[in-house]
Amino acid sequence: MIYTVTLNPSIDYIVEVEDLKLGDLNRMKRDLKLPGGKGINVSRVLDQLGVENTALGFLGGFTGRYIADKLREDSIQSDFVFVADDTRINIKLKHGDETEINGLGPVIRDEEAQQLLDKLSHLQENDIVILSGSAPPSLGGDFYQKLIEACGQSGAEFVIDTTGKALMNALVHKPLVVKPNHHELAELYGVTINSIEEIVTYGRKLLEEGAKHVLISMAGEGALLITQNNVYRATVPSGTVKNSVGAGDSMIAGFVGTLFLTGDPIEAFRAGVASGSATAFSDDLATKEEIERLRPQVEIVPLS
Ligand SMILES: Nc1ncnc2c1ncn2[C@@H]1O[C@H](COP(=O)(O)OP(=O)(O)OP(=O)(O)O)[C@@H](O)[C@H]1O
Ligand SMILES: O=P(O)(O)OC[C@@]1(O)O[C@H](CO)[C@@H](O)[C@@H]1O
Repeated sequence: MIYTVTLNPSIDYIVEVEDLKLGDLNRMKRDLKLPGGKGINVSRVLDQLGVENTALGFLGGFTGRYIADKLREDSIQSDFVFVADDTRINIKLKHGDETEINGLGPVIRDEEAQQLLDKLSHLQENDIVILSGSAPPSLGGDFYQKLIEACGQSGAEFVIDTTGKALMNALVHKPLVVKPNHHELAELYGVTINSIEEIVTYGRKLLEEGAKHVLISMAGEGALLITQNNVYRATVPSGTVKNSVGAGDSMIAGFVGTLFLTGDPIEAFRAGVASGSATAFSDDLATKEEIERLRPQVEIVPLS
């Protein structure tokens, strides 16, 4: 079974305005509310791909109930810990450009945090746990470490999609997949990256430090897969970008879901890129139909 963990879910409130005027009244041209948070997005795309999974994490208040209802309506399995405080609302403002304002998230009490750890004590050896997104500040910086230790105790694999120290500290525990984009990769090592060769150099460092598969996404410029033996580059299909929110999460869903089903990293890479692009070309997340339409357009070539 695949589990996703979203420590800090959100209602993504997508607001479109014709021409943003700061310090003035703006009227919305269009708005849309979506259940969000990185792990929840991964669960929704896994579901489209027909990969059984359960979404875990913290939900609270009226916003948390909204997300739980939406997931139930779409028959997405979930087993959240319900907390006293409200789940955040993240604003995604489309005004020609995309501006995002993400909330801090609710206060998570110690006993609520423990309830999530208890859920992970039932993991089994061939389970995969996908840990995605930011943690609410009240959880403390080491909460991902506790989750990773819980995975380790049962022999389950884990995937981690976060940034900074939490990601670097996870590497020694051998994550199945990490997926920084090329900007995040440069930030992780405190460098400026100017070429594909440099991306490969720093991507390989993540592998040397413990990751089993390194995916580097480069938005419309394609993606790289770095494994112990090879480096592959994928082209992305062409299309009109409608929404890049959740493109990275969709890529993780496509990659991990396909790796889980087939054990084939190249097919997983193809599915990951197709799923990311299918989301980029849609208002909401990728649908099965759009992923299948794009899958044959993804070309993969070995670089070494
Ligand atoms: N302009 C684009 N054209 C085609 N595909 C795209 C485009 N932007 C994103 N994608 C698809 O989505 C994948 C992930 O994109 P990106 O590199 O933007 O990840 P990310 O920064 O983690 O995304 P986000 O944080 O917005 O979810 C890409 O590998 C690609 O498949
Ligand atoms: O604040 P975080 O946890 O880093 O990111 C949260 C978020 O921006 O990520 C998802 C897209 O990847 C959105 O659904 C959500 O609003």
